[in-house]
Amino acid sequence: MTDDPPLVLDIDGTLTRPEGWGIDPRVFDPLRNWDAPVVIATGKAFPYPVALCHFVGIPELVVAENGGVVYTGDDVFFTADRAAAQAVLEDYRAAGYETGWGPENTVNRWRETEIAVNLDQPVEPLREIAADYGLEVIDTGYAYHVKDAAPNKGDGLETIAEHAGIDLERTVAVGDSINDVSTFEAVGRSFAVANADDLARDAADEVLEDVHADGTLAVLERVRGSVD
Ligand SMILES: O=C(O)COP(=O)(O)O
Ligand SMILES: [Mg+2]
Repeated sequence: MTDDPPLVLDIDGTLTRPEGWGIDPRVFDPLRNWDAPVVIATGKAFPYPVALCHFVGIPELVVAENGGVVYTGDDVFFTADRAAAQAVLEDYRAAGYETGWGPENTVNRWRETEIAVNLDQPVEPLREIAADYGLEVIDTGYAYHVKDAAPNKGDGLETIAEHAGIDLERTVAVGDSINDVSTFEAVGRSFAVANADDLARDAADEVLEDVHADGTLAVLERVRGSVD
């Protein structure tokens, strides 16, 4: 008798359509029917992965904001606060720059522990200002994130695993970028989609042939029912 392994999935670059944007609808049914916990671990703000779980129809097990916000289904943990990142943003604005999302943006509106900046904005001044505040800037391929170096998805996943009784050795992760490296290190089997950046590729046990959701769907096919 074999079971489905627990899953940890990134959103952008991993559940996205092959052209890179929007959730690929083909992932909905396999995730809904998955016979083990599915953790969504993302750099996006908290409401996004919660809504994704809600609409897919799976329990809400969520690492948001690159580990800054963790939801075990019972408790919410905040592992950083937004104050320093907000101060970086204010200095960045004072230097004549903007987040690049528009004035009433939904990208940062509910973000509680970090700030995201559009990739079309200048990153060097952002990095310099962030360094003055002891923060880092990571590039996920979808946004620059101004964040405390400490929180990461892997630690958030460990918190969820402890609360939900997930065996991380049996867990399979799929991701595409720098913010998935800590996830890959925390689980038994890790896969980088073909569009992944070099850091994710190097950290993964295997680099897939297919991009975005095509890669992830290939993993789901492969690992379904694969653990004793
Ligand atoms: O928020 C981002 O920049 C990327 O989000 P992801 O971690 O789901 O890929
Ligand atoms: Mg990603």
